[in-house]
Amino acid sequence: MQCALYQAGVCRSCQWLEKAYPQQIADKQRELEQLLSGFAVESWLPAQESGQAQFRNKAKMVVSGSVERPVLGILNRDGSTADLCDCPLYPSSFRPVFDVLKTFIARAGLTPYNVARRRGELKYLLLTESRANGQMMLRFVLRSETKLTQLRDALPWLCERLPQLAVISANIQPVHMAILEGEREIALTEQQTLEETFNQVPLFIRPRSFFQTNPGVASALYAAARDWCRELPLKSMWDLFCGVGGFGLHCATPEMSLTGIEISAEAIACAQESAQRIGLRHVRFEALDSARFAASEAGAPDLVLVNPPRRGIGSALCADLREMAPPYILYSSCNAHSMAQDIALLADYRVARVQLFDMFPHTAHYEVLTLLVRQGL
Ligand SMILES: C[S@@+](CC[C@H](N)C(=O)[O-])C[C@H]1O[C@@H](n2cnc3c(N)ncnc32)[C@H](O)[C@@H]1O
Ligand code: SF4
Repeated sequence: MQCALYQAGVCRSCQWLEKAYPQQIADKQRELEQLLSGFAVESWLPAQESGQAQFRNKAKMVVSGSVERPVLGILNRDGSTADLCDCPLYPSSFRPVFDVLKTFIARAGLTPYNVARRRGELKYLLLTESRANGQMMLRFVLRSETKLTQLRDALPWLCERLPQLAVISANIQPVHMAILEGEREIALTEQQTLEETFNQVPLFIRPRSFFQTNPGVASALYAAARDWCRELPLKSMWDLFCGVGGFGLHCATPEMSLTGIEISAEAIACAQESAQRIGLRHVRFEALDSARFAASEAGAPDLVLVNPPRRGIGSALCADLREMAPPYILYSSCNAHSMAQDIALLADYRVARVQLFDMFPHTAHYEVLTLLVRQGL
């Protein structure tokens, strides 16, 4: 893929951009095979490739420059900034939205936050698009509530020009840099949920819930998990680190019982909405810590699906899973290093099937789905 911003040295975020795409896949596959070389993997499925451009559904733009001429893009370590509105990873529908937003920032007087001087109000713009219906969610990350009235007063102008902005909110992030968003989210539109559909399964996105950023590959990942589950004799499953419920909602049949556990209450609300829409009856989604939940449960389901953050599931949850001994564990990971460490702790399981999903093209990162089966089954 060609990126003029990369070639001009403006953005180097995609470290593997100069590597041909088939080579990227081969290198990721080789690393994954090396990381799992200590286990007897029974079946390797071919890697699921991604579209090479326009595959993202989300932009996280640092806002810099001046109120009259805002820059939407990145802030480099040396303090310089770069406009990334033409980043080829975004769908073509994003560029016209960025253009209107630049004018809006000036009209509403939302002074970009200046990191060096610690002054200004607007830190980031977060834009997410539903591939199913083209609706978008826009979040303004502000240093404080100082400009909130100005923002509200100017919004009708924005909504008239960009009716696709179905969900708008302001996030208050008073901390200097470091973290992207704060605890306080202020709704600016009545609608606060974006509807997405993967493989005919309705999914919902709210401002503070995690959602996969590569919808094409995420759909393929959920579909693979569903297909693998259909081959197994399952009556019950847990979906740990479930986010908005994508895995569990794909894998559970109406007859099965599904328990989804996730730390974010916003994401759990999305998962509950989906379950209701689909008409699943034996479902429980709860906002809890996954390890604490597992430690407090007496019995294990037929299958435990885990999809943790980069750190993996950790030794405490591994120890609990080992003790509970569910027949099957389906592990979806965005960090094969931590997944390999966790699998080493799950010594009573054999590695039945592994597949790489190229969720993050042009970088060294990837997702991997692994089916573990209890020894003796
Ligand atoms: C990689 S995301 C996966 C989300 C979801 N499975 C999906 O497919 O979109 C990891 C999720 O784990 C959640 N999480 C982080 N720490 C957690 C914890 N201790 N207990 C439960 N969920 C946690 C995050 O909020 C995030 O939604
Ligand atoms: S993030 Fe976008 S602009 Fe930056 S190198 Fe990658 S494709 Fe180019």
